[in-house]
Amino acid sequence: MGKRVLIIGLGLIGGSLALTIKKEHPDCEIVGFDLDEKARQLALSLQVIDRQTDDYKKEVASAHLIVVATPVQSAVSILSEFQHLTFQENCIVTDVGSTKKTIVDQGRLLEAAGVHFIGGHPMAGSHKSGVTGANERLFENAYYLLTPSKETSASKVIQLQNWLRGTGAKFIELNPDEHDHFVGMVSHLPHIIASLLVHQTGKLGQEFPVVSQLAAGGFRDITRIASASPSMWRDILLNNKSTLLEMLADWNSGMKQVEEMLKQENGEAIYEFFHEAKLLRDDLPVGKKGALMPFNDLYVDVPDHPGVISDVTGILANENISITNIQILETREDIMGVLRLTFRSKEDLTIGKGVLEDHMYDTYVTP
Ligand SMILES: NC(=O)C1=CN([C@@H]2O[C@H](COP(=O)(O)OP(=O)(O)OC[C@H]3O[C@@H](n4cnc5c(N)ncnc54)[C@H](O)[C@@H]3O)[C@@H](O)[C@H]2O)C=CC1
Ligand SMILES: O=C(O)C(=O)Cc1ccc(O)cc1
Repeated sequence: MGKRVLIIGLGLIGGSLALTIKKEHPDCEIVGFDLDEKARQLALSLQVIDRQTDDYKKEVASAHLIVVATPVQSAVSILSEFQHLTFQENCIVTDVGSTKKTIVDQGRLLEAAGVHFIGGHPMAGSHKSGVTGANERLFENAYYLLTPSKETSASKVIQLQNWLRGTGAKFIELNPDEHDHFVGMVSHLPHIIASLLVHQTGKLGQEFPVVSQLAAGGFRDITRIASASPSMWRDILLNNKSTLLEMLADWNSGMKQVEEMLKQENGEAIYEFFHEAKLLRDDLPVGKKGALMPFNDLYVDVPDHPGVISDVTGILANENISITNIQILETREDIMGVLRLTFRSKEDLTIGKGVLEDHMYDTYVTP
């Protein structure tokens, strides 16, 4: 048996990392702990882990890599518990939390005990939670943010990247403040906005049920993230409080400006508002890896008849092109309109686009 990896928190991210680590390091033993016994049993029966434990403290001393993959607040508590435990000399501890400052502050306290703590955040995931959604390809093409401290040796960062190379992600180093600022902007603030939009629509929908039926297409697209785990997002907000308060103040003042333009029926200013946003949005690095568009997405217009999805996937399979995700975007609830296919690479996307067009499908890559 090779090295031992301990994963604490066997949900979507912990489970997916367990699978990617095992794929690249088949000789290692993956030991899993979760507060929820059912999650532990499920992870074992799905072969996401090799062995489960109901006491992670007993396992820490023999682990070469420890991944804390719980919601952020629990991660801070677990790292605080770690201060009282004994570790292997060269053990690397990392986490996957969506915020970094509070976790890294706690993690750094372990350095005195000789533990190498490197904060981590894979910038890919889903609104789904739990180990049943675990997928060894979840992180392919995504950014994986690492927040080593100045004292962390480069060799430890490389060792961690080596453990995680099966993710197929691109590693980027940031300091924890930068991390929380940037990710606050592209992920945390949008999450609040999406959820508030759902609330506001829900209120109207209670009075007029037809509103919920109308809320398809674009509305569903931009509010998908509001279906994510509430406890996970509660922790994220509480751990990025000051950044988000500043961003919310900016947001409120921006909304006030829009309100003023409208009150004054200032068509020119309203046009400029949308025009500038369009230019900025169109200029985003489409198709490149990023938080907003982390994948290589191709949109395919599909007619409403049975078997069309297997036709599309069959055409791609014949060319040996794998897709990492397929989603039906409903323009109307009862009519299938567009398929969003996510490819592993830009090259696969280009070939896939070509073969689908050869079969008379209309395809496009969004701006
Ligand atoms: N869901 C996503 O898309 C992404 C989530 N993250 C971060 O990854 C972390 C985990 O998120 P998910 O896997 O999505 O959540 P999840 O809800 O799928 O899994 C979390 C697991 O942690 C367990 N847990 C909670 N407290 C625990 C404790 N004290 N000790 C042991 N286990 C505990 C839960 O029982 C659950 O099984 C969070 O910190 C989140 O911010 C990062 C990137 C993407
Ligand atoms: O579902 C999505 O699009 C996400 O954006 C998932 C996600 C959630 C939290 C993160 O910290 C990173 C990624």
